[in-house]
Amino acid sequence: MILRLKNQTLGKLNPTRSYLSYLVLRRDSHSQIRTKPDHDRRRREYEGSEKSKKKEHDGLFLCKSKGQHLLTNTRILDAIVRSSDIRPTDTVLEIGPGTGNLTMKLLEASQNVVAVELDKRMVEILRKRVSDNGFADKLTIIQKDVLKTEFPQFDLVVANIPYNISSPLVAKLVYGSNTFRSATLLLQKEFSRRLLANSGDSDFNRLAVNVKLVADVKFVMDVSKREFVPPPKVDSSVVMITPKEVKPDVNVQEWLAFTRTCFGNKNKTLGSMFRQKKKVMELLSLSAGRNGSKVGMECGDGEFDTDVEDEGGRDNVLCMDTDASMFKERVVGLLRTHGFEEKRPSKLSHGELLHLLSLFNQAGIFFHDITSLPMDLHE
Ligand SMILES: C[S@@+](CC[C@H](N)C(=O)[O-])C[C@H]1O[C@@H](n2cnc3c(N)ncnc32)[C@H](O)[C@@H]1O
Repeated sequence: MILRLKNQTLGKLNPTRSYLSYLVLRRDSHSQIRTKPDHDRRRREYEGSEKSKKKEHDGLFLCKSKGQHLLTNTRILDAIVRSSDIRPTDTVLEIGPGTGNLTMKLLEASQNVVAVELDKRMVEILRKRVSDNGFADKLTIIQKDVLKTEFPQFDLVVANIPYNISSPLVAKLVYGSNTFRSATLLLQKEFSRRLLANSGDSDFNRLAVNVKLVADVKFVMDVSKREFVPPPKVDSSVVMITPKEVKPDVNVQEWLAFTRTCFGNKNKTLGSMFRQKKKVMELLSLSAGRNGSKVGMECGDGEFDTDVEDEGGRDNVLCMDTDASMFKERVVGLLRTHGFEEKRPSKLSHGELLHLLSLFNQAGIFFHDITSLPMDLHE
């Protein structure tokens, strides 16, 4: 039975792809994949065989570095689609469709699906599967790295994404230029817990503060690692991210750099964080660059030693020391005057953080290095 179906589905594809196609076909038959003894035994036998090793070596096997863990439980796939609130008129963006287990369900529920997939082998399998099921007209496949893809217009995102790109991908969605209703994403459980943390919680963190500035995040369900083939090392969760209708008027790069500074050690008070010599020197140089001049004022004795070596020798070192010392007093003075010195970043609301950033900027103190571009949310 399986062999016959394999031949039907694979067509001209290399027969050494049999294990992958087995996974595809099991989904098409709408039976729930068995991860229990029978299936596990087949997989172990297959993976242990010379053929499998060769395939893995040739890059034809499911590839962990690309996060190729296929979700195989039909009940869970259905639950994801139900929770994602798809309307029949929607264009759904799917990131990493793989062999199409989720794609088939999305095609049934929506008007169109745009799927972005990096792996050419997956694209071939997906294209054939979708066309065999009469959905070819509804699917657009973009074979590309999603992080380098300019998205066409879409209404919703629904995806089981590769976990190694979770942070830049969520950043691209919530801070990108596309307008969409929501993104229902299957993520590593630990990542989703960090995303769900709220201001005031001890685990409130930079990822959550950045995403929640512009979106709401709702827990949908946990998914065990046993539901994937091959099983990843970690469990997963589904969350729904809904962009806020009204977003704060703030320079995004400045905000991200500010939260990187504040949440560098979220358990320290802001006062002790902004007294650190390294931090002061960093801010001094960024702010001086942005203001087009030095931020400090006069030379004199200072409390910092610096490693700066230039033609001016010791006099310049002293100058830098003094600049830094005066600059530190300005920063800490601002925190003190506005009641932030003894506060911890994880206990501050978005309103308070935005207020603090605007106080800094008004005082000519800036956080963003205009020479660096990458948008990262939590590193
Ligand atoms: C976790 S699998 C999900 C497969 C399928 N959606 C499922 O649920 O069974 C992730 C998929 O994303 C693809 N992928 C990995 N990195 C990618 C990238 N940077 N851009 C687009 N697709 C990527 C992988 O090839 C793989 O097919």
